Amino acid sequence: MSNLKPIVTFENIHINYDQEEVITSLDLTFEKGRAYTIIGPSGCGKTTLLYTLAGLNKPSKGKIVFNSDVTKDHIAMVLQEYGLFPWKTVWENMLLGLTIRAGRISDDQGQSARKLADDLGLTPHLCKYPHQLSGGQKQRVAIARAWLLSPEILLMDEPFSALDTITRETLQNAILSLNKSKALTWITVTHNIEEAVFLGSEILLMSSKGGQILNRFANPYFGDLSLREKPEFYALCVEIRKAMQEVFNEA
Ligand SMILES: Nc1ncnc2c1ncn2[C@@H]1O[C@H](COP(=O)(O)OP(=O)(O)OP(=O)(O)O)[C@@H](O)[C@H]1O
Repeated sequence: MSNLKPIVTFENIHINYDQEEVITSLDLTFEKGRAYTIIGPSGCGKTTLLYTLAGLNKPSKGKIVFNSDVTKDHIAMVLQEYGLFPWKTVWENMLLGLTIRAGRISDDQGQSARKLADDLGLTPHLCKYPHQLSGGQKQRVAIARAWLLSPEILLMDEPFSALDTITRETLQNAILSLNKSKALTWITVTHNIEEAVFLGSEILLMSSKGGQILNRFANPYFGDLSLREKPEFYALCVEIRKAMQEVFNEA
């Protein structure tokens, strides 16, 4: 039994698009400080779940209950398409969330932003515009922007899907290291089983219909940067792949 506190709970959530009910009566609790990854067949409702948590989708029924010291303002999201403004530099894009929130940034925030840019390898690119960046660099700017808001909950939708394996793994390592400095709750949607295992202390497998959580896999090795080279990593990936195969077979 976990002794972590719930940070947000879905209670009997139903979500419709037009006439179609994508999520039916979902009860789900996310605990503070955990890293969740969500996997499942294409179209099963992963993004819908994330958007609903961010307040971008309204449930047709049920409610979302936040822990008393958390509100929607404590949630930051990294979007699939990065969401960068093309007319702003990397530095300005990084600071955008903070600037919108407070009008200006403090010296401390400026310093943290420079340190973060360094950690994410963005320092040489700060004066560039998004069209001058690679996909991986854009993704890092989007992550930095979300991170600088000091969210309690960080949502990431397919954050590294467009990247080659090595760039993806470098960024996964960077974000895992960042998380060690501040244990926030993060929820990542991914299609990639290896990514789900590397980035999740708990991996949630969604059903192909109805948006239910069919399986929850605990990852006791979470946080180990050398995990990819270990047999335990491979074994957990195989276990999840088998469970996913069953979901596909039933669809
Ligand atoms: N704005 C919308 N209007 C109507 N239907 C939608 C809308 N957004 C999503 N859907 C439908 O809801 C279902 C779930 O979509 P969602 O994007 O949440 O799935 P997903 O699991 O994230 O898919 P993928 O893995 O392919 O990104 C799909 O059948 C999709 O077609």
